[in-house]
Amino acid sequence: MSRILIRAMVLPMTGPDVFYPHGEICIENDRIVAVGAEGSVSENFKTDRVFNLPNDVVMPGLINTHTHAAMTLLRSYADDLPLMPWLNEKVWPFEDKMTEQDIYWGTALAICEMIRSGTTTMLDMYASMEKVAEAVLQAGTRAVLSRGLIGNGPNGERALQEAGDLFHQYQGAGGGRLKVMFGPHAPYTCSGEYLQRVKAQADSLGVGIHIHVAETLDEIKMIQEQYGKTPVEWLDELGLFGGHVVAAHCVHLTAKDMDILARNHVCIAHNPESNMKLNSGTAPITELLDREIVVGLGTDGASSNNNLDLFGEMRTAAFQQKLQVNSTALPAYKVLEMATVKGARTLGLEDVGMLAPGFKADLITVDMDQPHFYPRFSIPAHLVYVAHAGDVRTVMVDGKVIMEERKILTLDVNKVCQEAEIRAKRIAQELNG
Ligand SMILES: CSC[C@H]1O[C@@H](n2cnc3c(O)ncnc32)[C@H](O)[C@@H]1O
Ligand SMILES: [Zn+2]
Repeated sequence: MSRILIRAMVLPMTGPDVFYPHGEICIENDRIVAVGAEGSVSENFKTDRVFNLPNDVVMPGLINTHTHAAMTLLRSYADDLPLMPWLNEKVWPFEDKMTEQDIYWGTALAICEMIRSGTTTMLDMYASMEKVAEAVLQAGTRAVLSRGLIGNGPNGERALQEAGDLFHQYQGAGGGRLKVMFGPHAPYTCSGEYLQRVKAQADSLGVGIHIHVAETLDEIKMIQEQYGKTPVEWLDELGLFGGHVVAAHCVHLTAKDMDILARNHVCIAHNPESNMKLNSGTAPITELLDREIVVGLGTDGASSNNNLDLFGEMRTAAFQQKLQVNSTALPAYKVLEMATVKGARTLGLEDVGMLAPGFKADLITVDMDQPHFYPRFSIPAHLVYVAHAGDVRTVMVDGKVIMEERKILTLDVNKVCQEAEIRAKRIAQELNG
């Protein structure tokens, strides 16, 4: 039995008006048992450990709703290209050379970066997902794992088999820290027939679908030429949306598309930095939110971003909508919701994303005793418009401290960086001499 008390400023993300400038959180094993003003809930709480952090904000751990973790090995390898040439000419040839061990170390590197920037949960899509699972289990973080499925190639059948194997081996593993979804890559890399088989298998296992949708104008053109519809209309006609679906990107949507997404309760993973860097476009986030569509925040892979820092992503998400719509669009608290409570809903996780009794103790503390956080007019505004990865002091997942005073306790960061460097350079050498 572990009993931890944290005294800090508490931003529980249970509502825009809830904030405890002097607050406390009681944690028993993996769950939060009480949250309130200091002294109001801890009176009879026997503790093993107390964190006294009066100048830190404690908030839910951030949730990255769309990434390809092992793509850290491609960071700053393939820049300044639009999506299709980037994938075809640079990314896919590199990925063809990646071994299972490369994927393990690339993922471990991603998780180190995520922990150091306050991310406790990710939704990942890649190959060799059992290696991703291994890294997540060692790191002590939480993840939803989706085997990426490219149906229009030689490996479509084997990948679908692996998606099922992944479910049987890892659904609920790590005391529930791992969950599984199916990851058909995109409507332009999977036929309609293949997508329907993926959906049938996902349904038979009771898991959701994670897919790239309407990311670029090239995609819109390809799908229009092939099927005479938008990608969203096409996926709807195939029946892909009748269950839990995370649609990544959704940049180019018609009003009809947005209505289809709303009617089917499709959740969106918004990746503003990747969308900017690949010149994909600006997703209509305010219009999606007006339709009460659940939108989470993602970084995409480190090759199209080029980091996995959700603090930076929150700032970009807000500024991009303000530039595109007007300055009142996407205020700070709404962005924080996307990175926490709405992120959890996007992933179908019911007990993370908020600091409330009964929820998992997945939380971070942010050191606010630094020049860039004074004066303290608005904590949500500081977290979205000012904070950066380096401000995160503590990370806890499932009630276990995995980073303390910025030291990751579960992975050997130096070893991970060295392995990633050697492996990425080996692949680049094989490809380019
Ligand atoms: C089959 S595993 C996943 C696959 O997706 C590729 N990928 C990374 N970023 C994007 C993106 O923004 N759009 C489409 N596909 C992307 C990744 O390189 C893997 O091959
Ligand atoms: Zn992606």
